[in-house]
Amino acid sequence: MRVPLAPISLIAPILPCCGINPGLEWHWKWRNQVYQRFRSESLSIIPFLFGQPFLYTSSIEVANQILSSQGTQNFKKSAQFVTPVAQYGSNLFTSNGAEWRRHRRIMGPAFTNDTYSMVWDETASIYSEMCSAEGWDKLQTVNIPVVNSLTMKVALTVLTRCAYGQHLPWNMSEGAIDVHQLAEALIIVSETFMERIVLPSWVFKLPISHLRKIEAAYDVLTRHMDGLIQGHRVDAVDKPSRKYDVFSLLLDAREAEGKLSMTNHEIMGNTFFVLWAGHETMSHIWDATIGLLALYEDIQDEMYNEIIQVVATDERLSFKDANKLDKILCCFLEAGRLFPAGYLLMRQATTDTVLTTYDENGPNGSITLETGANVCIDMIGLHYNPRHFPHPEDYRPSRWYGVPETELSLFSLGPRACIGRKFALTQACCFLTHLLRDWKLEIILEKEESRTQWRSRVLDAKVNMTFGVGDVPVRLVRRV
Ligand code: HEM
Repeated sequence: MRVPLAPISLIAPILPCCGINPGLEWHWKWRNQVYQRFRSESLSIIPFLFGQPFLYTSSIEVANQILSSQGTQNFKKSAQFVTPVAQYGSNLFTSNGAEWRRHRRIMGPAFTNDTYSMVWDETASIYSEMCSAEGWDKLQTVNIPVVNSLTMKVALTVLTRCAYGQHLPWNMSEGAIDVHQLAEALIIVSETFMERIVLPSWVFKLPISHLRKIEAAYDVLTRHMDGLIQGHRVDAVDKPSRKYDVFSLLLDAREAEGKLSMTNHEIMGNTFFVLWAGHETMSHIWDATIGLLALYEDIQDEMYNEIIQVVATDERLSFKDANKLDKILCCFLEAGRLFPAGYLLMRQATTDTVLTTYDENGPNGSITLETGANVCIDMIGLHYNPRHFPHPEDYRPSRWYGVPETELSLFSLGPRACIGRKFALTQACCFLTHLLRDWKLEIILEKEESRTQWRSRVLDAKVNMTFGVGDVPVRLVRRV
């Protein structure tokens, strides 16, 4: 494809997606035609005015060659393309080679079964806090105009409790930190990464409301992260036993020396990245899952039956039940396939490399990349590739029955796959199980709207730094 502006550049994404400017939206808008049009599962987009060429692939075999252990030696994350998420400091996501191994070694021990058990318990407790604080306990039917603001709050509260050891209450009037304000700040920061990088810092002090809003969001976030560090110092004296959440390990690394040490800048970088990536991805996929289950009642009924076979309606659900609730998890994975939150995996060749391409009959050719060439795994293209996922537009959780955790493409593959995968799956399973056991989910239709029209209207995606559905309106009807 030859275009004036590279899709991954400063200007193209803010202009509308059209034939001469794919922007970032082409991944979503052209998902069912672009690779077919070029008769290839990998295509290059070459800009002739501005930006850099990229090779995009929707093939899982090509993705595997880039993401495997061998691939990670031939491909790195280019500093230029990870700058937006390195503003607070370099971190696990932005680093390469020995630096990446050091970050992973420091943070890895926080992702254990004990943590996942805590994630389950905290998610269950946040669910019940939410039901009573929102007044649902006394209601038979609840209309939720925008489920997204609730899922965002659930994800952020679980994350702060389990990764940062900070007990944020659901009801913000009880706590010193306003969860809602923090969530808003994270959204603004995430949507304005580019402005922050391109414009000089004094510009944000000008009396222009949009710029002041960005400055205020950065300020809230910086104060929150400073507060975490200060609070942790006090807590470390009061509760020396609490040691193994991500944040405690990061702060321990500040005191350590050699291979297990981290600078203040890196601690801020990791604190920010986990806070941002760990809640936004979750909440986007919950929104899609809730919308899809409300839409497809037969699938929802199947899930409800699975739940009540595992645990009676009035019994407490425990972490031990998680591995008996496979189908629920598959509903989340399938929603994540249709709306993969981390939708661009960008890499740069560190050496001349040949990638083998495939079709339904096996290897069918090769692509030669020179050192410095940019590649991007198009996670939307890959998850809508009919060779990998027949009838890709259909919502079919059963595709994921029995697929091993290491093959869940949603979280990327190989050594750099998501470190928070099990953390995410545990809270997804716990939250959805509680919700579906207590409530039947229904869509809220507009006047004379069909279910198909509802899907096109509501389950359309927004493309930004992450990717997810827009506002999802649903109704909860009490089951028992
Ligand atoms: C459903 C939710 C999630 C999805 C879909 C998701 C997806 C991903 C993907 C695709 C990557 C690889 C990116 C790349 O290589 O370019 C990644 C990396 C990462 N994720 Fe997640 N993630 C989720 C939840 C979480 C959570 C809950 C946490 C933290 C508690 C987390 C922390 C990270 C970190 C730190 C990395 C960088 C890992 C590395 O480079 O070694 N993620 N995630």
